[in-house]
Amino acid sequence: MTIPDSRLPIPDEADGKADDVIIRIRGLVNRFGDQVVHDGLDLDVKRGEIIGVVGGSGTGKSVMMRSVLGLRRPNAGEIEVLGIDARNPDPRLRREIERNTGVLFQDGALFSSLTVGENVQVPLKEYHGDLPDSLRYELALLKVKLSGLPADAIDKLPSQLSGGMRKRAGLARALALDPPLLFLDEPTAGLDPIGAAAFDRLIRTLQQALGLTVFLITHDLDTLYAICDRIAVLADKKVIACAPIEEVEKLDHPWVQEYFHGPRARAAQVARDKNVAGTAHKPTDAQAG
Ligand SMILES: Nc1ncnc2c1ncn2[C@@H]1O[C@H](COP(=O)(O)OP(=O)(O)OP(=O)(O)O)[C@@H](O)[C@H]1O
Repeated sequence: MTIPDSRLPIPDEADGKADDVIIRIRGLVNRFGDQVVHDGLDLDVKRGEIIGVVGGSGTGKSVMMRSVLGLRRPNAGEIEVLGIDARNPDPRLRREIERNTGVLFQDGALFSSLTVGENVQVPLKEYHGDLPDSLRYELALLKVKLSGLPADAIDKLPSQLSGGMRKRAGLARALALDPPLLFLDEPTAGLDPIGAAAFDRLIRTLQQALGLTVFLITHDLDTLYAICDRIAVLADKKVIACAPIEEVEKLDHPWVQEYFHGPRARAAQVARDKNVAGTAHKPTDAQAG
């Protein structure tokens, strides 16, 4: 195989479709003491895509997500989310970003003493405190079902659910406010392969049905091959490529070569190819534990 040695373009400024960009990162710098995590990182996330963010451990995927969410103030650089400066300390702008973003953290981050329904209602109470309790409950139930959980899960505590169901409960809460932008941090980590594949299908189905833009951090090659429109690769303190997987896997970079051409990648490619070939038989119901 011939591997081109030129790096892929990162942002898509050339195409001129500025409105298509829902997250714009320019010149991001993040440092912890002497440790430089990001050094002039650029990335555009386009409206309506699922972007998979990959990179070796410690390359700064979570720090980038935290910077975009305004949970960490970067040392330098510009970040725009839905046209709003994410670093602006104005609480009204911060709320505007929060209201329009749903986040599923790796462990689900559910309140353990609240039922699933109460967890889903937390953002609803914060942003729609004037809604009658019964309507809030109905809205929570809708999100629970949308996330592929049975209706009776709404009254259960997180400890009464399987790992996969807890992820779905976290997803239901992330979707509570109908955000156009969804952040997922390692959504399939800890799930068995069948549960992980079902969760991937659920994300794809919801993204298409609700027109979501999904920013997804993952190490899961199956997820990358199955549902991501583009892959952003973090290495050398920057996004070294952001492109469809077929282009990224050709990149002449040691980490990319090892990651995308090892035995696990080959298995994921085979699974994806089988899936494409068998699309007619593919179940559309994303329900699973
Ligand atoms: N609050 C912090 N204080 C000091 N160092 C931090 C802090 N948060 C992150 N780091 C460091 O920044 C680097 C990037 O961390 P980050 O969690 O973003 O990596 P990652 O790419 O998400 O890794 P992984 O794939 O292992 O989850 C790591 O070296 C980490 O130790």
